[in-house]
Amino acid sequence: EFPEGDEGFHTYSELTTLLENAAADHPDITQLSDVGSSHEGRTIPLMKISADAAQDSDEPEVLFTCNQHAREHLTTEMCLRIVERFTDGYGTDQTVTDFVDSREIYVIPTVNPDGSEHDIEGGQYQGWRKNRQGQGTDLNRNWGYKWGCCDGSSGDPASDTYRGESGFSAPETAAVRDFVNSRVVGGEQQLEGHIDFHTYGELVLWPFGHTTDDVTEDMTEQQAQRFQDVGRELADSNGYTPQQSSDLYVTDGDVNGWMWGEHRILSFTFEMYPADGFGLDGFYPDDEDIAPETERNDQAVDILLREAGA
Ligand SMILES: CC(C)C[C@H](NS(N)(=O)=O)C(=O)O
Ligand SMILES: [Zn+2]
Repeated sequence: EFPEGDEGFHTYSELTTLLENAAADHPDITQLSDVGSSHEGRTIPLMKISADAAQDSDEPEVLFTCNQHAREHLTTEMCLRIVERFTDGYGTDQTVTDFVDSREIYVIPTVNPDGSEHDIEGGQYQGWRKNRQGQGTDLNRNWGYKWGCCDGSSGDPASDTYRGESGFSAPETAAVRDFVNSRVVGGEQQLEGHIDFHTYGELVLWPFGHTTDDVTEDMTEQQAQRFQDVGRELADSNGYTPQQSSDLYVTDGDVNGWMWGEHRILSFTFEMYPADGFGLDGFYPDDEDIAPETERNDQAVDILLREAGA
């Protein structure tokens, strides 16, 4: 359970119930399924939001992933905000209605349910980051693009940035990989945009993380320019700071690298509220901060949905 005073955050069972209720309340525009299970056997839910959700329409697709890192609970609330806004707002909010009618929106509110549940064990925050395999794998170092290439992760199982024993050795990253791979239809990846939500630091980050080069064998100058242009527009909308991921620090095996490197999906990381300088406390904002700090990204979500159709 969450500590007293932080009941506004959703536990795994509470988020599961919220998703089931949203699907029941909006059967035509939602499809609730899963991408697989975690190491400890928890289902990793996948919510699809789109008009005629049961059909695979020929519309641009977008993915939002949250809670790769266990203690970053505000990100789970960010994904639940997207679910609620695009279901409850359908038919009344014109922007929401237009996107639900013209896009296929996929939301994974927790990629790391085991870690997230461990972090709140006994109603005390554990400061936990990784999954619960052995001493834990840092899921955001376990993706199979440039895995362990560039001193952007650790090979020490005790480290908080332990990359795992191989790319996708964690069942959680493997499950999301399998879902994204399954969206290659007729040889073409249907997903065009992705945001992976993290806390904290109030940053908009784009690939690559494994190198400080803007241009690589997998990123042309024009593509790098587009990331910068869209990244800056996203950051203008929420007041975060835009930068290439490696400008923060070098990472390898991160999700953005794989989404772009493997599938050319316009993939960003958002580091949410608070800004910086709070140490471990920065991962545990008050639940009064949930509404303002998730709604703060509504416009950015719309920008990404727009870009997916560009
Ligand atoms: C996406 C990278 C560059 C930043 C991220 N920071 S976090 N959310 O772990 O503090 C991470 O280290 O995975
Ligand atoms: Zn994180």
